[in-house]
Amino acid sequence: MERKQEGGGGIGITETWLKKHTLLYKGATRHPFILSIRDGTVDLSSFKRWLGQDYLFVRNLVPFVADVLQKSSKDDKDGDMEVVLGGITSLSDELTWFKNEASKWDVMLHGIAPQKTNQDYCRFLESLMSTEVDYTVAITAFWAIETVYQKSFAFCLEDGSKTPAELIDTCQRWGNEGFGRYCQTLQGIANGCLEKATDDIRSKAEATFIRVLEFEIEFCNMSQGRD
Ligand SMILES: Cc1ncc(CN)c(N)n1
Repeated sequence: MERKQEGGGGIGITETWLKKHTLLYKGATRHPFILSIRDGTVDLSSFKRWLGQDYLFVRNLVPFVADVLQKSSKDDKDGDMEVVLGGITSLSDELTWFKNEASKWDVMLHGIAPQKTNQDYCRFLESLMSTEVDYTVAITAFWAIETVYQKSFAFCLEDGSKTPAELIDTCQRWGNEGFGRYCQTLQGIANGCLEKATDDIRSKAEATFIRVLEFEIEFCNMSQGRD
């Protein structure tokens, strides 16, 4: 899934947003739920709640990414479509992983009801599937969604982390280098689109980026039973 970094090689718009909204970004990628995995104090009932709810979330993420794919096919310049298609394959693997992991942890995936935060996040994804929503906004959201997980779980694998052995596989799922490169590719695509976008689309994309960060924080709160 290698692809050239877009945006002229300088600092892209998404990088400026990551700085501008650093508190929110840290709130999502250094959430107490993630920190508890990293320091080995994670409450297993929180982890199991997260596992079941995230499985449901990813099932809803697939149609959203299929819509991003559809949008990219109308606006394809540099092979974005192949990258997004690879993203759908990665989500398919993610769903298989959730099923295996759930049986390992005795979590019954059938019959789990989505909690309110999860429902709200999925409704937000649905709203981004409208034909009114520009490809630039949708691909920015997709980049942000994947990147929060990549940065969060990579942090749990860094030197000095005390992530329990039985959670290493979970962290590697999103924290591995290949997934990191894939997120950078998405970021390059988002930057390229944002550079060419009108001010109106750019500010809609920024608002969407902020909303994704807020939802990711709320999702972790929910996993800890704090919703
Ligand atoms: C809530 C959430 N955000 C992102 C991802 C990574 N696909 C996920 N599985 N769940």
